[in-house]
Amino acid sequence: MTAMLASVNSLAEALLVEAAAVDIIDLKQPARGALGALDVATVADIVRNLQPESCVSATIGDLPMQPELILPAVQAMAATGVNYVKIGFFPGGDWQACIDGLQAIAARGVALVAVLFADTRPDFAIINALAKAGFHGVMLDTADKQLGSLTRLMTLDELQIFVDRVASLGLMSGLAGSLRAGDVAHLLPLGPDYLGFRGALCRQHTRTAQLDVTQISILRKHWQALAY
Ligand SMILES: O=C[C@H](O)COP(=O)(O)O
Repeated sequence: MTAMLASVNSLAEALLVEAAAVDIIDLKQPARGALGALDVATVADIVRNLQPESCVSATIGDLPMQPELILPAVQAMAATGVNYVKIGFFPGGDWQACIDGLQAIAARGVALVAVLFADTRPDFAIINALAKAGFHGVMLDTADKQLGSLTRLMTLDELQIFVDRVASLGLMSGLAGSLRAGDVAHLLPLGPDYLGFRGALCRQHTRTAQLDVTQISILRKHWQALAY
């Protein structure tokens, strides 16, 4: 079963998607970038106000891949009590030094999810290094939201290779990136652990606008009709 992730930027939105029984409540501030972060205090407050059984992830922001920036941000976000901390692997910086530092954090029981960006054409060989470092999951998203859906940036064959490689290493796989209802039928057969959405759930499909409960139910109904 593929789960549904919805990105939200406030307690009100988080409660809305919790009530809609979305599987993963992803805390981020889209106005601050592809993986824009909410303040740690806001995240902690949202976590405190959700049901303990709700599954919550949070991003650390669009940070350069420098261990001195990434590691403290991950530690601070992990301390809020979220289930998963998502780290965007943007081009440049020192990926290996970050992965080495994150390995120690993962060893302390923090579930880390690496986010690779399809529009930056990441080398999927990095997935092996992430598995070795104890990451919990890897997802593909898009950095430049003007470029359209993930399915326009990678072929379904490429996405299948990604999902299969992540699964073969025992990690959780996720797909996102300006996904719309019409993408769901193409992506579910690939067998990802979850599909992630923000823009599709907002008014006028604008990811920085407010979440719209009607859009959530439209997407849900479409998904259910596919019987996956
Ligand atoms: O983690 C998922 C993202 O928030 C997806 O956002 P998007 O659908 O606006 O690209």
